[in-house]
Amino acid sequence: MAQHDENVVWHDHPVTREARERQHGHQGAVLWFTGLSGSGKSTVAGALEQALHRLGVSTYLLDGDNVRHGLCRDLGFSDADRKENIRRVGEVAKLMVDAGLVVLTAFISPHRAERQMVRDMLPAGRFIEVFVDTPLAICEARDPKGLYRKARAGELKNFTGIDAVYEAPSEAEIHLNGEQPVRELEAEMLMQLSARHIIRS
Ligand SMILES: Nc1ncnc2c1ncn2[C@@H]1O[C@H](COP(=O)(O)OS(=O)(=O)O)[C@@H](OP(=O)(O)O)[C@H]1O
Ligand SMILES: Nc1ncnc2c1ncn2[C@@H]1O[C@H](COP(=O)(O)OP(=O)(O)O)[C@@H](O)[C@H]1O
Repeated sequence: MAQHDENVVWHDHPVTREARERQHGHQGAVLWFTGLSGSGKSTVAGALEQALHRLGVSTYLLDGDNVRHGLCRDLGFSDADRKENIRRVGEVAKLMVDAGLVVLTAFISPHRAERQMVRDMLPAGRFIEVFVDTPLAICEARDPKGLYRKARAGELKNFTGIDAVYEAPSEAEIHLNGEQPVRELEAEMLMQLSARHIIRS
């Protein structure tokens, strides 16, 4: 891939992130949901976004399945493609945090190195890793899209948790037990966000 051109120079703009955050009435941050397919990332992030929206928080939800229909439609599930997927999403999330939004992302993001790469892109404290910790057996029993069944039958290769790795976070800021009811997980997230002064209590 082409590296950036040394003749391309960064511009600082007069309206800063701090000014935009004051206008929104809250900080910008990324809530980076990670977990196996079927762990509940989209469900919990979706419920939380609705709750935040009702509270007047400016949000945006970036979801793996949706992003792969557009921004990342050229990417598959090799390690290199997953890395590029997460890099692009990280850059988009970074811009949205600069715009003062609370960004929720729901990507498997199976590799520690890529999650660290996104953490390193963002200002300190603005990347909040949320591990949706649901055992593989539960995800496989849920199997809402029938993908585990296909992976077990050998019809789908490189499927996370079956024949592709998932590196669980060891120091996620927030560790959710994905077997708890969605309402409880949503309440826990709201509590954590107010404790971290992302939203007002
Ligand atoms: N091989 C393979 N492995 C894992 N997942 C697969 C695969 N093929 C398709 N899918 C579907 O794609 C969704 C995961 O996309 P992501 O962009 O989140 O993946 S990654 O972060 O780049 O690893 C994932 O969605 P979720 O179930 O919502 O996680 C699957 O529906
Ligand atoms: N906490 C939960 N308890 C029970 N079922 C859940 C929970 N979270 C999600 N589900 C269900 O599990 C399935 C997978 O959830 P989803 O949010 O699509 O996972 P992911 O985005 O991680 O692939 C869906 O059918 C959803 O309704």
